[in-house]
Amino acid sequence: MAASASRTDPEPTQLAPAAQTAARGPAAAPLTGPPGGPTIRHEAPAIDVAALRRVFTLPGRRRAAVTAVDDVALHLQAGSFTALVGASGCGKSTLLQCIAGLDRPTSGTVRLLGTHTTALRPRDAARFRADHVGFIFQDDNLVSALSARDNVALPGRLRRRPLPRTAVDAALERLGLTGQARHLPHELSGGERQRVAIARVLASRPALVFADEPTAALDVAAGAEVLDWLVELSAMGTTVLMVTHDASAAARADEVLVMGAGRLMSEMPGGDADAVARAVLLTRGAGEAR
Ligand SMILES: Nc1ncnc2c1ncn2[C@@H]1O[C@H](COP(=O)(O)OP(=O)(O)OP(=O)(O)O)[C@@H](O)[C@H]1O
Repeated sequence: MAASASRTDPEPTQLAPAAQTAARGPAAAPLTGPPGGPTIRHEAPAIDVAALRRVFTLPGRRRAAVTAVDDVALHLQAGSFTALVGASGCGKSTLLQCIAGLDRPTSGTVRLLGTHTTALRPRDAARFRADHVGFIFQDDNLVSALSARDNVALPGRLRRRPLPRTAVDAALERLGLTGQARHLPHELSGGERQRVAIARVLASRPALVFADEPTAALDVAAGAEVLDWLVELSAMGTTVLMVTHDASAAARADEVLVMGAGRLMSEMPGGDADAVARAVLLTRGAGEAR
């Protein structure tokens, strides 16, 4: 795992405002790649972000601009599981979306697996995401017209390299979804839909997984199961970045980054939900993104 601080020291470390850098120590280069496909070794930081800013302007209201992400730098090693926490409106989802390539930052750079993704043309960025990135969101994870099995197989279609049927079936089985393989998303419970999203990641083995509030719509048991899988995915070499407002969920990560007013304010090891909750409270003075 890639945590730079000891698990026995749960107190947050204040980040120097000028640096705003969460650095991870070296981690063994994990092995990832589609089942049966070539093995890929990732030596560069899996996620490398520099001077990232995202300013939202409303048409005709330039004075009302909101700086949702303000000069963020971040270096996450392959195979790390990192949680991003902070008060509502502080910019967590915007940061995740900019890093994942679902939103375009106003300035700054993102390198994923050594590729300067913020410099890619939209078509190349979409191809990069199809090849290397998995998403697990609070909802809207699945294509509503596709069965659970076809949703799990979807990354192969997007990559134009179909996943082996055995890999799809094995992932469904591991998530306890064999009996629901032909169900459409609306025929599944919320927990089952999240498990399909996880089965999709398991079958396609992207190097990076971005999760935004993956447990928010679930009961405690189903949420704990999703977190167990995120821990397991990172143990298999997948780099996981998760946004959550839930201190207990964040504490399951190796490392917790605390955001306030668009900036990274502190970092701390996972493991202690109370310490995470206290660290978020300390950012309250910083308020929402400005
Ligand atoms: N498309 C948009 N247009 C204008 N402002 C936006 C847009 N998206 C987000 N914002 C603003 O950017 C700021 C950060 O929003 P963001 O959703 O990233 O926060 P968050 O920390 O994820 O919040 P929450 O925990 O409540 O989901 C907020 O002030 C929000 O109103």
